[in-house]
Amino acid sequence: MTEPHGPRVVLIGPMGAGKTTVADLLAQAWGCEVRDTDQDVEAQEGRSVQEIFIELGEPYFRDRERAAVRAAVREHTGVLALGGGAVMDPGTREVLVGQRVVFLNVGLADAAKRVGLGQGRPLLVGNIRSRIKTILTERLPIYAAVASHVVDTDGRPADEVADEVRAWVEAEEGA
Ligand SMILES: Nc1ncnc2c1ncn2[C@@H]1O[C@H](COP(=O)(O)OP(=O)(O)O)[C@@H](O)[C@H]1O
Ligand SMILES: O=C(O)C1=C[C@@H](OP(=O)(O)O)[C@@H](O)[C@H](O)C1
Ligand SMILES: [Mg+2]
Repeated sequence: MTEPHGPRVVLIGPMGAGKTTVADLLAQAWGCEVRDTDQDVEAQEGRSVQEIFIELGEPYFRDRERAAVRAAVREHTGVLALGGGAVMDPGTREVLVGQRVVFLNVGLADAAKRVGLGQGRPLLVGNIRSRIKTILTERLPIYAAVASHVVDTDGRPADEVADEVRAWVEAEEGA
C-alpha cells in the first residue's frame, strides 16, 4: 500500500497574503482537493474563527488549529492553506518539518488594502494598519524560517502568484 505523502504544498504567510485564494487557484489548476485549516476548525467547532476567538479564546483556537494542521498533513495530499498565526505555535511548526512550505509574502500597504476593515479576522481590532504592522514585524522571521520557498505577492494578482507557486512546486517534484 502506498503511504500518503502529505500535502503537495502548504501555504503560510500573514493575513491578506492570499493563502486561501491562491490555494483555491492552485487546486483548480492541478485538479486536486484544497483544505484550509481555518475552515477545518470552523467545521469541527460549528462556529466561525471570530466566534471561537471571542467565546473560547485564542489559546483554544491555536490548540484546535494545531490539531487541524496535524490531521491535514497526515491525511491530505492536495493544497493546504494555514491561517496566518498557525506557525507561531511551536507544536504546529514541528508538524510542518519536512513539508513543502511556501511563504506568501506581503507588505503592510497591500495587506491593509486586502483585509479592508478586517471583518472576520479577530486579531485586527482597533487600528488595523498598526495591528498588521506589529504582526508582520513579529512574524516575518518565523515565516522565513519555516518556509522552503518565498513568493512575493505585492502588486501582483493572485493568479500570477499561484502560477509562480505552481511552477516552483512542479520543479521541486521533478528534481
Ligand atoms: N494577490 C492578490 N492581489 C489582490 N488581492 C488579493 C490577492 N490575493 C488575495 N487577494 C484578496 O485579498 C483578500 C484576502 O485574501 P485571502 O486569500 O483570504 O488571504 P489570507 O488567506 O492569506 O488571509 C481577499 O479579498 C482576496 O480576494
Ligand atoms: O494571523 C492570524 O493569527 C489569523 C489569521 C486568520 O487566517 P488568514 O491568515 O487566512 O486570514 C485566522 O486564522 C485567524 O483570524 C487568526
Ligand atoms: Mg485564509
